[in-house]
Amino acid sequence: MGLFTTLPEDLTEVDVIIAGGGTAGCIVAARLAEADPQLSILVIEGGSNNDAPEISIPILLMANLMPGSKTNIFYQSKPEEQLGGRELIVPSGGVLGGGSSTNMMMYSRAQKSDFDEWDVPGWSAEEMMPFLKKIETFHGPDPTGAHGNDGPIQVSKGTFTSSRLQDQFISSAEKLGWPEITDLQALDEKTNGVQRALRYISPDGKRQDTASRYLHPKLQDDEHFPNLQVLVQHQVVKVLFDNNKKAVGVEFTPNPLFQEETTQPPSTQTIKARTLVILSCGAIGTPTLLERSGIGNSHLLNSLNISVVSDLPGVGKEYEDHQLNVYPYFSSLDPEETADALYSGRRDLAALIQNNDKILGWNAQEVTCKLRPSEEDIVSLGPDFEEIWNKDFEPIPDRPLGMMAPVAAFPADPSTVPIPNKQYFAISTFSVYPYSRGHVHITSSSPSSSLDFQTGFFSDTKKFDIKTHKWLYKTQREIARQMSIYQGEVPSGHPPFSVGSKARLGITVAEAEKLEYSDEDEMILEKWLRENVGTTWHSLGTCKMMEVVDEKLGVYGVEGLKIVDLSVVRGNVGANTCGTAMVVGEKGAEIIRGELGL
Ligand SMILES: Cc1cc2nc3c(=O)[nH]c(=O)nc-3n(C[C@H](O)[C@H](O)[C@H](O)COP(=O)(O)OP(=O)(O)OC[C@H]3O[C@@H](n4cnc5c(N)ncnc54)[C@H](O)[C@@H]3O)c2cc1C
Repeated sequence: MGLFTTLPEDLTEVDVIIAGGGTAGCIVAARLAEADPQLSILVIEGGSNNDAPEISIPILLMANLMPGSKTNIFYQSKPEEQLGGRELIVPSGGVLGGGSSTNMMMYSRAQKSDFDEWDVPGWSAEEMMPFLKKIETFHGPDPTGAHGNDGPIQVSKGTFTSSRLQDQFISSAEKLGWPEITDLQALDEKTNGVQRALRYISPDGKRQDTASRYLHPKLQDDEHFPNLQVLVQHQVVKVLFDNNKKAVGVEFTPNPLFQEETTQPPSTQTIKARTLVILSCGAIGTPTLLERSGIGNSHLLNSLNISVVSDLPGVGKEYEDHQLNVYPYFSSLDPEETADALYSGRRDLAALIQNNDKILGWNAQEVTCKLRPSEEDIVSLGPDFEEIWNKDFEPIPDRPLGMMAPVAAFPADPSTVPIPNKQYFAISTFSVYPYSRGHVHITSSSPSSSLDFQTGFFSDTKKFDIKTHKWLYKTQREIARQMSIYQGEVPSGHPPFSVGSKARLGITVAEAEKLEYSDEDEMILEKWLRENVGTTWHSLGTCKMMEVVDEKLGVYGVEGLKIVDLSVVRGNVGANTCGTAMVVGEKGAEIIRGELGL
């Protein structure tokens, strides 16, 4: 198998180098190898192979986020004043398969209007649909024929459902005005409802990451794909150019995370690319690699003594992420209906594995929601909100304001549960078209230097994002209160409303049909949101099409350099983002295949 932790000495030149073997990178590598098995391809991935149990066994997903995990990269922001001075940690896939190997496996697709609004030739929803289908073998309900039947990624319910949580959330949402929709992912303009969760999990319970599903089958087939090779545990430092600004190779170095501690400076190596260098390091890894290579804002590069190859001020400029808050509740669910017993050690993992227990093929998230507010709610959010809503949302009926998912577990470190031996549920909420922007830039030419990174969460001047989250908080709480498994809010995960408040914690529906929030409650809620908002791990848009790359994903101002990952998308998507990263991979591979005449 062509997977190495040290580059073979005789490998000094290949046709195509792919920097970053993440979600999109693995797809590009596999599709190009398929198009021409003679093409020599080297993927250089900063992380390890994706062979850890916390990757293949879906229910172990939280292990990838635990301190000390080596399967994610934990990018750290600078202190953010608007978030109470916090430095946010933004985990991002750091292993072969990238985010698809470490994520929560929630399946959702971008909305039709998302692709159309990008307004990039070749990337409309109609043109992207064949690629969306090509990704998947779909085991869910498909009333409109919008899904694929023979793609590498199996999409299914997995092997377990917490049915009471799912059913109660759905009927509660329905009572409040959001109906169950069979398929919210059909790009047929349906939105404003809830859908039983589908997952990037096969019917027999295996995570469907792009390394396992696209790349490994070819890597293991030396006979047919002898020229596809992967170097893991090495970071690409920079792209190398010739005098004509053509990308001709890369410089790379062992990832210190996987090296014995040493006082020696890390060694660097180079490898040449005859035809093309493709960057696929994700929305934080790619712009920073470009800047180290001399592509970015010339003022920044000059200040860091990096020779400018192409002056592109858009690099790293418009960082975007969905903004997340997760709210925990006490529940009357049984130990078999949540992941709490497993996470707290009350259920024996080894025994579950030995018995191939159905809980293993589950991600503990039960419903996908794409929600819009009612007319009354829009007015209640104030004139600034209403103005933006009327301009950017009202004319686009398939554009949700936020997404939600009920989670069958306490959503934090299990050692911090308020009552041991209890079962919890939580509702995760995130905004999908935020107006806040951050940035990500390098502070030196070394890949190990800290980044100048700001998420920018809740920094938009009209406070649209914080108002969206206020609405999400109130909405999810009303949904939770209507569920008969609800036994009150877990105080540590909710704003500290005062005991005399009409919005205080623990008020049942029998006591108040709808909660009322005073001005003081609104202030407490806003402060709490700023102090608690975090990443949804959906970074994107830092090397946008038509600003940094053209519609064929070629970097402006140089030759032989493409970007294929979520950094290229022009606007946000009403979805969890893995499906969009995959479709960028499929589309990018097709563009490159065409250009190379394969
Ligand atoms: C914890 C988590 C939970 C998520 N949950 C969901 C979910 O439930 N559903 C969903 O749809 N989406 C989810 N997402 C989002 C989704 O997985 C990502 O948006 C998507 O994987 C991004 O794909 P990408 O190809 O742009 O980048 P990535 O998949 O991040 O790939 C980038 C790759 O480049 C490598 N790399 C970085 N720098 C270098 C370098 N200098 N040299 C070499 N290699 C480098 C990284 O190790 C990584 O493998 C989640 C993400 C995370 C992290």
